[in-house]
Amino acid sequence: MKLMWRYTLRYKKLLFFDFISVFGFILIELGLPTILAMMIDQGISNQDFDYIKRMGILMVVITVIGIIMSISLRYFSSQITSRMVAAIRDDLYAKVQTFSHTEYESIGVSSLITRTTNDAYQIMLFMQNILTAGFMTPMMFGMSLYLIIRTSPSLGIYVLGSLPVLLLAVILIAKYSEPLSSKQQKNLDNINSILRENLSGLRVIRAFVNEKFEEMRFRKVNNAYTDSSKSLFHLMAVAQPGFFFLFNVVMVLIIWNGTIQIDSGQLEVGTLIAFIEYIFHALFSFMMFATVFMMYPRANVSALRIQEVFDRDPEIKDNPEGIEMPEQKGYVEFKNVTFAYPGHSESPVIRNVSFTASPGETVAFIGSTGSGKSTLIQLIPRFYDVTEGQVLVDGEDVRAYKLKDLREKIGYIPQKAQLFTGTIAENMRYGKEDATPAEMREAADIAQATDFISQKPDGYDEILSEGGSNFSGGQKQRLAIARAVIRRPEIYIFDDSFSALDYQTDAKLRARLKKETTKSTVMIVAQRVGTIMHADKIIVLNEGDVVGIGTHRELLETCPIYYDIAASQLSEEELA
Ligand SMILES: Nc1ncnc2c1ncn2[C@@H]1O[C@H](COP(=O)(O)OP(=O)(O)OP(=O)(O)O)[C@@H](O)[C@H]1O
Repeated sequence: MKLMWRYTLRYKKLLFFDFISVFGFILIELGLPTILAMMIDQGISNQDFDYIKRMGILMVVITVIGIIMSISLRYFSSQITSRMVAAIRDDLYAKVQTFSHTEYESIGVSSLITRTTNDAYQIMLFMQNILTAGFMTPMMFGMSLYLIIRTSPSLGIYVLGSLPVLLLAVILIAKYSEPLSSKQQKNLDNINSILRENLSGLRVIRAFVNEKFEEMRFRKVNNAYTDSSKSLFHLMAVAQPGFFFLFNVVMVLIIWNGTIQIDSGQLEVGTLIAFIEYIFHALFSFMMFATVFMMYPRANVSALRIQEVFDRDPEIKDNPEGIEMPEQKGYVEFKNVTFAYPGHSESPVIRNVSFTASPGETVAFIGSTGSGKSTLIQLIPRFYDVTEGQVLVDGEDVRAYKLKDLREKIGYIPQKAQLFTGTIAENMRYGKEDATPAEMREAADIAQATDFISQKPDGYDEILSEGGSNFSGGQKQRLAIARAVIRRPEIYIFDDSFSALDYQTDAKLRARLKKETTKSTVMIVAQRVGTIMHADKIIVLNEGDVVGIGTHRELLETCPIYYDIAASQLSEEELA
């Protein structure tokens, strides 16, 4: 609730108008039956047509004002809630941007999407009700109750008697619906997660003819969601008719006793009509409030899920007081680095690794799959922080820099070329916002992308669909390389980024890169010995340990693991 009010109170002016509209609306709603009672008891009983006419006109005026008030109530409440939910989403997005891989992995990307979309929506729905019915109903109820007691205390007893029963029912329903709501949101997370996986892995599913299996998997989570929703609906389905039943019982008792009182001359007809109207407002506002109250557990679950994201402290913290960038440009040093993934401290995937890389140098990493190559290079842009030891860039610990400054030094090309919806040019400008067409052409040329770009009907304006699915794996890799090259970074990190290229393109690209990166430090992770054999320094990893450092020639003689990898890929002559 705190989160909801914190955001709602940002719009104090709108809230004030919302409040005024509520107040006006109630005055009018309760004013009409009072005037009607006066019209019947004084106008009709005394045959005073002038009085009846005046009261009639007053009722029309009041009704028109009532309509205006109810429209403005809707207007102000929807203004507040839509702005509020937009602000929550913006803040969630900004917060999620500060997360490191650890938070993404522990909360789950699908859950983050549900929290930003559906949970925020649940809050909007609830606040919309609070700002209309939630504000209005307690006031309407209080004022109706006052009018009820004032008009006829003996009949008012029935209303007062029914209240504890209603209150108990509302509390019980809210209590039972809270765990159901929490389950429902978690089930929605699961639906999103399966859906995401299925849609992005459509080709694999089809290739393995696993549509039926996936359908079952989806049906299972969908059914779980349906079951939790059904339980909630059942609860409400029992609650509403129950309330109506009680409501009608009270009404019958009042009309019954009211007619007896009219018969004995204790009550006038108009007063009973007004009285019934007050009771209708009192009980109806109570029921509306109960409905809003019953929505609270669900909104509260959503608010807690959102608050959990806001409260989450990212593992990788920026250093806003980060040091000035030193003069040196692109020196990288690992000093006794050990790293274990968060939650797996007992089994480090990098153990006591030390090496240096200097500008103009190409340092390559090779090793069997899972040996820790990608993990190791991800420590440089601080996607993760070391568990022990230090990673230094230009002589300073990477944790001493502002994250932005550190990452601006680096051109990172991930294992899976991640491109964005938009044109080729827009994707390349991701590396350098103000890149000129000449810079773009040059970067594409270095990345060996010019040929295929020029063959596209729209050239640099060719549109990439979601995830770049209308481009081949090798084309995507080259665009990802061009995106990094365009910023002319001090440190290049290629994480197995040549794997989808044919040997000829791979060789041409590396030759061009070598010429262009004479002042940069180039770090390459590769599976192919051919890709890295000309590197100045090759680091061989085996299950997180460095088992060899040297040039291709040196390692062939000194490192049996490297020799085995090379022997499995190169010819006799190349090995000799
Ligand atoms: N996010 C993660 N959480 C926990 N363990 C992880 C995570 N990512 C990787 N690992 C584990 O860390 C080890 C090293 O993985 P890494 O991706 O660095 O290997 P790699 O040498 O790059 O492999 P490949 O050549 O297959 O890409 C593996 O055992 C892997 O299972």
